[in-house]
Amino acid sequence: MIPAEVLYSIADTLEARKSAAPSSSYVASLFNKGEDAILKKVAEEAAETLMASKDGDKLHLVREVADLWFHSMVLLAFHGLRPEDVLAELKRREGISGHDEKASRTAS
Ligand SMILES: N=c1c2ncn([C@@H]3O[C@H](COP(=O)(O)OP(=O)(O)OP(=O)(O)O)[C@@H](O)[C@H]3O)c2ncn1[C@@H]1O[C@H](COP(=O)(O)O)[C@@H](O)[C@H]1O
Repeated sequence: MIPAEVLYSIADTLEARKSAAPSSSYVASLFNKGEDAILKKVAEEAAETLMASKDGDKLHLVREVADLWFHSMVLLAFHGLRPEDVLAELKRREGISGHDEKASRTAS
């Protein structure tokens, strides 16, 4: 099993890239371009994920989802957030049926 620590290690690298020269690193260049450039990459990777799914090519899909996760992590880092924040939210939701959760929102 690949440990979740890989996400923490990438997040540490992303944090370090905030003070790196844009010419030295892809991530530093994205931080330097700012939020709109990061959001554009997230949207592009989401669209490419959709196309890979429709292709039915599993390796292609895995690679596009990796791109999507990676750029989502860059977005989280831009906002001072870490993968642990998302994992904590998923953990909080664990075992709560999506149907039940929606019903509790619409009951009031
Ligand atoms: N996981 C990744 C990762 N996944 C994807 N990418 C890059 O994301 C970019 C965008 O992907 P695209 O498919 O859109 O390719 P592209 O057309 O070349 O990109 P654009 O010109 O459109 O921006 C590519 O340059 C990929 O190499 C990544 N770049 C970096 N990482 C991680 O981030 C770390 C720091 O990277 P640097 O900041 O570059 O040192 C690395 O050690 C890795 O762990």
